[in-house]
Amino acid sequence: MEGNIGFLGAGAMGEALIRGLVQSRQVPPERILVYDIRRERLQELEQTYGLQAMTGREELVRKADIIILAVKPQNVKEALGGLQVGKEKLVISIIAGVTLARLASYLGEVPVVRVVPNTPALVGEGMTALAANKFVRPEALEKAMAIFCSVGRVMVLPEEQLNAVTGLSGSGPAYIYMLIEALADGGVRQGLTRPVALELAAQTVLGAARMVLATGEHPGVLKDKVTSPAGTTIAGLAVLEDRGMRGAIIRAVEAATLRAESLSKE
Ligand SMILES: NC(=O)C1=CN([C@@H]2O[C@H](COP(=O)(O)OP(=O)(O)OC[C@H]3O[C@@H](n4cnc5c(N)ncnc54)[C@H](OP(=O)(O)O)[C@@H]3O)[C@@H](O)[C@H]2O)C=CC1
Ligand SMILES: O=C(O)[C@@H]1CCC=N1
Repeated sequence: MEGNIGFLGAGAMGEALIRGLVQSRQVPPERILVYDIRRERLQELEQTYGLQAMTGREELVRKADIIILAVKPQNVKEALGGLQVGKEKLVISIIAGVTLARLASYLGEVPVVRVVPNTPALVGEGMTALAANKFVRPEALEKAMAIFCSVGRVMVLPEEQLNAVTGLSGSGPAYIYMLIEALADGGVRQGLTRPVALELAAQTVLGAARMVLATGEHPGVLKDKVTSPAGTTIAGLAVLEDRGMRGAIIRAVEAATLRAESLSKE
């Protein structure tokens, strides 16, 4: 990948992308530039990855060809207010809920791609959806896609769908960690040691996800193949139906999507 990639803000998600990019070997660390308001954070990232720490957002914007906005939605105004970004640059925003229109109100008529990544990018298993504004040329969209392809899967979607994506795959890893933790607790409750229970739980989630993606079969069909008549699985599934697992997850995605919508207005 050509050019310098700059991160404005580098917390949990910024670092997941940085680590994923460095590990993918698509971008040498010296071409990753970072500015974060927290000095100690910058030093930590510089030491860990050998990237270049910037003295301020102006230096970052001057030296980077692609600028990834990775501050919290609540910090958008202070991070972008009065910032001059040339039309030859490509801006990529990972800020949840913040629309292309709102970004344009700070940045003007520059190419911006709005992206919803997730933290498994850190291990090359990210899921990213993106939407571009009208100033993004096809080659620039390709570049944005290449960045996120190097850390996982990518899809281009209409911007109106990105809040729902945030509620599903953006926040989704947290739901799944909770599921893994609960599965492991269940195993511990039945007498397994914690490390054994955690490994069983995590590999089971990974295996099930791989089955869905690799076979293309409906998850209901795959579920039926696990479920023997009068067997163990149906005994477990009946409890999950009783306790409303599906409804709880549907409502979780709904609540997170609504929260993404409201973040744009903060
Ligand atoms: N975490 C995730 O899984 C995902 C996050 N996102 C989005 O990514 C963005 C970053 O999230 P996340 O990494 O979790 O958040 P973090 O709070 O971990 O990271 C943001 C970083 O930006 C710093 N910062 C704040 N203001 C400024 C500023 N004006 N200039 C430069 N740096 C600044 C923060 O410092 P300080 O802590 O002092 O404020 C912090 O170090 C958010 O907008 C979020 O919605 C999207 C998808 C998934
Ligand atoms: O919790 C959040 O707001 C961010 C956006 C998606 C995942 N983390």
